Amino acid sequence: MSSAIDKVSAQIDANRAGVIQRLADAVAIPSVSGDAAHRPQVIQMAQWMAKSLEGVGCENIKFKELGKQTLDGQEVSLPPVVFADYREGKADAKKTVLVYGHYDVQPALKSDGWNTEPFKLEYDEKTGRLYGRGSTDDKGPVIGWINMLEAHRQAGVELPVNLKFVFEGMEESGSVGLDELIAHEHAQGSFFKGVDACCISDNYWLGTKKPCLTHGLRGVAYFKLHISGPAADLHSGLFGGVVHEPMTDLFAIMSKLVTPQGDILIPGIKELVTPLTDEEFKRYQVMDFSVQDMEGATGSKTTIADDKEKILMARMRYPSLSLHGIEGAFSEAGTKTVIPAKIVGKFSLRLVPDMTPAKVNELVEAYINAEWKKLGSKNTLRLEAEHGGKPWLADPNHWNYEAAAKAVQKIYGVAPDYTREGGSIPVALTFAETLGKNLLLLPLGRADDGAHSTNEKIDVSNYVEGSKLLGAYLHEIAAATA
Ligand SMILES: C[C@H](N)C(=O)N[C@@H](Cc1c[nH]cn1)C(=O)O
Ligand SMILES: [Zn+2]
Ligand SMILES: [Zn+2]
Repeated sequence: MSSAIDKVSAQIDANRAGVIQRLADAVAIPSVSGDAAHRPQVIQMAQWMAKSLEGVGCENIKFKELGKQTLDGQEVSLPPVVFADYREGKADAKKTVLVYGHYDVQPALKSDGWNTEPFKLEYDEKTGRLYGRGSTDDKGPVIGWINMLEAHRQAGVELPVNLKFVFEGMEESGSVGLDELIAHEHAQGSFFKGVDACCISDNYWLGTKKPCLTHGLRGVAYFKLHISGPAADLHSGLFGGVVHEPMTDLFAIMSKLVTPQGDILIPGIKELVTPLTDEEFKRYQVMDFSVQDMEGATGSKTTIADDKEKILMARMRYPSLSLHGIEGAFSEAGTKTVIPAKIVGKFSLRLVPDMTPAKVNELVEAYINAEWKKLGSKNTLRLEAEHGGKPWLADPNHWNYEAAAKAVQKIYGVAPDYTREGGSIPVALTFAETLGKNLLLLPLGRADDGAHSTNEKIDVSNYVEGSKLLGAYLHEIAAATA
């Protein structure tokens, strides 16, 4: 006799074309939270989410409004956080799992180097891959929950736990207003009441073959460095060598932040990092991972370190500093001889225990001010600390992780790796601390999915098996805690 999860899995297989179409419909909405011009589409995506959740039997669906923000010099509405409940049968006797995900995406233009239109899901039959912005981060995994609920209903299988969904539309842009909303709802004691554990599917396997459970995330501190001088852009023939140039100043400062070997040059940062123990080092040694996996994920042979443990630690347990871009710089084809009058350099640090954005902001500001003085420039500098989030680390010795490990074994036939993610989901810590419940990251996508990059994809197998995995996880929770 087939088990409940076998029936649900068979139903997901039968729905294959439909679940791919559902992802295509979502990818077609360019819900780019970082661009004011796309804000109506982010809000459209919230409506799409609400309708989809309603269609699979969710109740109590609410748009939690967060007010307004100023973006690109315009006042725009923040996209709502979508709350929903799923309960059936003897709900009061069941465990309740809080599920978080995000329906916004990173920007994407075909001209960035995409092979296909980023907001049109393209299925490559030869490779079994689905290309499109948000396919893996985070529309695919978010829709995995919906696919799983749909299949339960169609297969006539009762969901053995209650679910509480929280889907936001600002994760890629600092989760503005979300922490306050969670604190407020928690204090009111209504929506989060009865939550037993939390789960987020918004990160990636370590490689391309083996699923993992993730119990840590790096935090983030994002900065914008504004440098301005001349009243307007200048002709370099007439004014080159005559004025202090903002771009030259910016390069001088940005080049003092990090070395090409990845060493952060800001004094005091390294001292904040929790020391490595032998026990922790052994965990990196046993992880199923190779230098070639990282080369596959980056599509290059450019790793700084040449051994597995150093690469894993660089990703999981040490901070990093990345330079992201320069706004206002001449970047088109051609040879324009301009001196830009004002420019904005963008960089961020990934934070690890025991770093906090507040402490990092202090160190970055002191260092940049000191370096600026050394330049002797007459231009004006302003450092803006943008969004930040603390790192998070959980105890994987908990029934939440045990259930997920059993589900991985059931769907994939292997025991998962236990990883820490290099990326950031600041709200993970907020949920864990505010609700005081165990939180699990259960990724669906692979290391080479190209999240945030050009040609972002999710493999159909990860998307379909992942939808099954989310269902199996919930059944294992019910079995383990019955
Ligand atoms: C891991 C998650 N899918 C993700 O991509 N998080 C983002 C969060 C962020 C921070 N600044 C802008 N977005 C990330 O780690 O970059
Ligand atoms: Zn992302
Ligand atoms: Zn994400």
